[in-house]
Amino acid sequence: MSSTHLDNILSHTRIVVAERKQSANLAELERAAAKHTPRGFASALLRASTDGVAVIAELKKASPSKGMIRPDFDAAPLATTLAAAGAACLSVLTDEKFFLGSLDNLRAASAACNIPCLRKDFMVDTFQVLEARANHADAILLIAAALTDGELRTLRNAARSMHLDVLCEVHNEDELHRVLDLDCEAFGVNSRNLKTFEVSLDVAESMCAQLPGNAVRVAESGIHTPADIERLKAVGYNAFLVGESLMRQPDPAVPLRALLSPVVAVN
Ligand SMILES: O=P(O)(O)OC[C@@H](O)[C@@H](O)c1c[nH]c2ccccc12
Repeated sequence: MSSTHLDNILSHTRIVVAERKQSANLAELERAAAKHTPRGFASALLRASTDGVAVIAELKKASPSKGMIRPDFDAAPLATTLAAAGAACLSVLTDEKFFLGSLDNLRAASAACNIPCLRKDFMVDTFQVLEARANHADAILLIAAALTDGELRTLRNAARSMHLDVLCEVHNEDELHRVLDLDCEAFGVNSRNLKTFEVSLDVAESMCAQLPGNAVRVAESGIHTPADIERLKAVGYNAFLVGESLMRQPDPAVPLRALLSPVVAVN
């Protein structure tokens, strides 16, 4: 079998995480983690979705599928702007090689606003969960396609013991069945296939009804217009993860406000 984009990212991630873990000062990380009291990620999404649209605004400088997205990327002012424009939560890429993100960006974004922040990365080791909280994350992402059942459970439990919420991401029904009893605070359907990078909102649309009813349901990727949000809201999503369509604009508050305002019916 030829290796996919996801395989390449994961093999690189395993190497850099092992190196960081090797040279880390665990006591110092634990002290830093203890200083951050996690803000409820899932509860902020639910609150925002009851009287409006809950958007997780993503801070993403570049991606393997799109290349450079925002050359003049500065995490703290972006976080302030997006929170002020009405984002319910932020998602901050911390992968350095493929997304040009960093843990420094996460810390800066989290300090610059008071909405919950997701550490967006390829989590393969419980060490990264400690790192997440030490760098002021409130939630972590777990990608079903990247992890075995055992790894998913181990990382889920590590997040729980650190009081971080989990957004568990799936892309097809096989993955969904593997995570149904994982008891995560939020489940996301990624409309982008991480193996091929193809995007279709049909993926999120068709899978929502099968997500656990007691968790927050998040539609991820490929969301550009208020009509996209209407369509996904209509099938039952509570929240929407949006990156590129915000990051491409000089002032990302402008597209975010458009996504948050109700669609005006024309007929
Ligand atoms: O930029 P978009 O198409 O709005 O997508 C955002 C987000 O869903 C996407 O960045 C993403 C979803 N799952 C991921 C996993 C890893 C890295 C990135 C992602």
